[in-house]
Amino acid sequence: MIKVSIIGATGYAGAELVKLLLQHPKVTLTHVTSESHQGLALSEVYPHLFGLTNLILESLQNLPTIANDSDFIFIALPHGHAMKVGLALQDTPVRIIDLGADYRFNDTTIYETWYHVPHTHPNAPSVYGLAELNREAIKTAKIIGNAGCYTTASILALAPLIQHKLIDTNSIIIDAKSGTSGAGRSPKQDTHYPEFYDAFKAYGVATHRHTPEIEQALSDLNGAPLLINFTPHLVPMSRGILATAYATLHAKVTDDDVTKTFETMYGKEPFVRLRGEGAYPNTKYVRGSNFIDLGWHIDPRTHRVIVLSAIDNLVKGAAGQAIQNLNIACGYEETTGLQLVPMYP
Ligand SMILES: NC(=O)C1=CN([C@@H]2O[C@H](COP(=O)(O)OP(=O)(O)OC[C@H]3O[C@@H](n4cnc5c(N)ncnc54)[C@H](OP(=O)(O)O)[C@@H]3O)[C@@H](O)[C@H]2O)C=CC1
Ligand SMILES: CC(=O)N[C@@H](CCC(=O)OP(=O)(O)O)C(=O)O
Repeated sequence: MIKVSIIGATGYAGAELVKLLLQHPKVTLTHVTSESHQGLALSEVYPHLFGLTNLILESLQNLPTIANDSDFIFIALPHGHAMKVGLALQDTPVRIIDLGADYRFNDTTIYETWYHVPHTHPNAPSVYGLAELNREAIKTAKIIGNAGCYTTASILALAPLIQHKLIDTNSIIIDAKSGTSGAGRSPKQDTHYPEFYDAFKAYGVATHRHTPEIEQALSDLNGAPLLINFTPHLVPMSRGILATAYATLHAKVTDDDVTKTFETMYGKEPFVRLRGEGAYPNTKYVRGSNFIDLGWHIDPRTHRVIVLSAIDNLVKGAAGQAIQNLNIACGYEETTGLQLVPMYP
């Protein structure tokens, strides 16, 4: 058994981590933190956890004690805060999995440009936490920068096509739609019921902070920098992301070539479900699970490939992915604690 703690357990991502970690057979959850609810039982803040845990929310000021009592610390704070925790723990043996963006970038100046905050922990011993692409590095990393939600759906949709050089990398467009839990638990006008219910809108056009994260991962696979257009949308549902990625196929690339690249790259991946050519992944078929479902279509008129991917933003897009990374970092079977059948309907 290993001991793990969660910094920021009262957010949606933190609460999803609690739920999954309580069911993990090789983990004991030892500490959970919140600044605004310290001293309260976690189950008072989240009644769905009533009777399942007696943990009391502590302040982050207890970090030295928490670190002494943890092998791993998950951080589920808004961006800009995790790097303070990472710095404070740099000389301790505790390993960190950050669900936010602070440790996702190789070049912290890119983070500073898109997130508009100074990066106070450059050159950190961190790796990008997207298991399907970076498993070896995750095994021994001190800090794992868990991949983001839209980014996971987008990167995994396009990775095989880029790695196998089937598409024109100047032609990539990603259109993604998210449920409102992606915006976190704090009330905001955009996620206020009368604003989002029975409505559907784009936001962050050409400016969304997931753009450089997708570009970083796809450029690494491409072996040269590439740029994309990424447009997120808010959908009136609580969880789920559906991403639709478009790219022009190189001349002479066939349907079979496309299918083979997906099978070659993901054939043995436990959480990537290849629904196949012509399939329509749906957020409802992955809800509550760590799966990413992929389907692809080829338009013979435009010679474009259109890849559809569906994830649960709080599971494969956050807490499930973080536990997948924990399993890799601990040498456990990657599916430990994550054999989650999607909730349907
Ligand atoms: N929601 C999602 O789908 C996903 C979220 N993420 C990432 O996970 C992280 C958390 O997101 P999410 O759970 O949605 O956010 P929430 O807004 O739901 O929760 C934020 C958490 O951070 C704590 N917090 C807020 N401000 C501070 C502060 N100044 N100092 C210390 N603690 C603070 C809150 O604790 P309290 O107010 O109780 O003190 C709460 O526990 C973010 O970095 C986000 O980008 C990643 C992928 C998907
Ligand atoms: C619907 C919604 O608002 N989504 C958030 C992204 C989710 C998130 O928390 O971002 P990370 O995955 O980078 O951690 C947004 O657009 O900012």
